[in-house]
Amino acid sequence: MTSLRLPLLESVFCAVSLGAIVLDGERRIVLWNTWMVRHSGLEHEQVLGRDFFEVCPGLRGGRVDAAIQHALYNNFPSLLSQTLNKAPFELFMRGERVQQAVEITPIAVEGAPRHCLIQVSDVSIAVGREKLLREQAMVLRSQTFSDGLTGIANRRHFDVAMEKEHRRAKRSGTPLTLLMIDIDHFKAYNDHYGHQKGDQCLIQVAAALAGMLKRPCDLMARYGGEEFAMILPETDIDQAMLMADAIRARAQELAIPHERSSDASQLITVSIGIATQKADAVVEIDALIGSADRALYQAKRSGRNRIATA
Ligand SMILES: Nc1nc2c(ncn2[C@@H]2O[C@H](COP(=O)(O)OP(=O)(O)OP(=O)(O)O)[C@@H](O)[C@H]2O)c(=O)[nH]1
Repeated sequence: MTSLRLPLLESVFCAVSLGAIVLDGERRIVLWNTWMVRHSGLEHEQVLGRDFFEVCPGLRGGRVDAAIQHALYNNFPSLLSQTLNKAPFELFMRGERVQQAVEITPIAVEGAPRHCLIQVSDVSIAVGREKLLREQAMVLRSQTFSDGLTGIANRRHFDVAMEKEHRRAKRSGTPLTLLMIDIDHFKAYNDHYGHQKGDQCLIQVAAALAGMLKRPCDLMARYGGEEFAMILPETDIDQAMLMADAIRARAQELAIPHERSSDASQLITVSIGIATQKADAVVEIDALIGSADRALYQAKRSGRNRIATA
């Protein structure tokens, strides 16, 4: 029975679908199972009896090395986290490197120095699933913060960014500008050209104006229907006027025909309201938005295609 048991154990050892290696006290390879042969390309006779680090030189001095020492000399088991040690062994499956979880366990051997067992499990599927979940989470996050029609930041994103920039301006004692930008006579545009053309117009204007922003802290958001909001941190009123002027010109440059516009050019135009919080006079966010809104209303009342300040 005992004589049968050893070959049986060896067959089991070779049949398991994970990598199994046994090292003796001198770190020589005593066992190297079939799974390891299959995925490393190294046959039993190429590895048995050889120093482990001659066979796997890339592992010398790393975490696997330290874990082997712990097992052999301190009788201490280790589980190498797959996040920190993505794929220490050079193992491949269908041309792809196998993602691995590695466990190193000390083994007491009667009449001989302690051995250790290295188990390598394939966690590629779990890693792939995790990657997919992370990517999906990123897509969902970006959808939560972007406007479905124009692809620029949505109102929720605007609210979050506004809070952040308002806090930053207060902390750093820098000015903060908010522009409210509204397409002129857009109801007439929709009525004349149809809702689909209206959508295209919104997409075109949003892309052109958002493309004018150069700094990562600047944000252009769709605030509502045909109204956009631009947050410009560290921007004083003079710089804000220059920006607003460039935006007004850019909208006209798009040369989107608008026959029903009362403007002489009969092109799509925008009106802009500016509110700037001075470095030394912090106001509440609602008050800043209210000021920009009132300025926008003023720009509309005084003829549209123009800029007004709060
Ligand atoms: N096509 C399209 N139209 C939209 C969308 N959101 C809002 N609108 C339209 O935008 C128009 C806004 O009209 P008003 O608020 O009356 O303003 P206006 O006609 O632009 O007039 P002024 O702002 O005073 O120049 C409405 O007709 C809305 O239906 C959208 O996503 N797509």
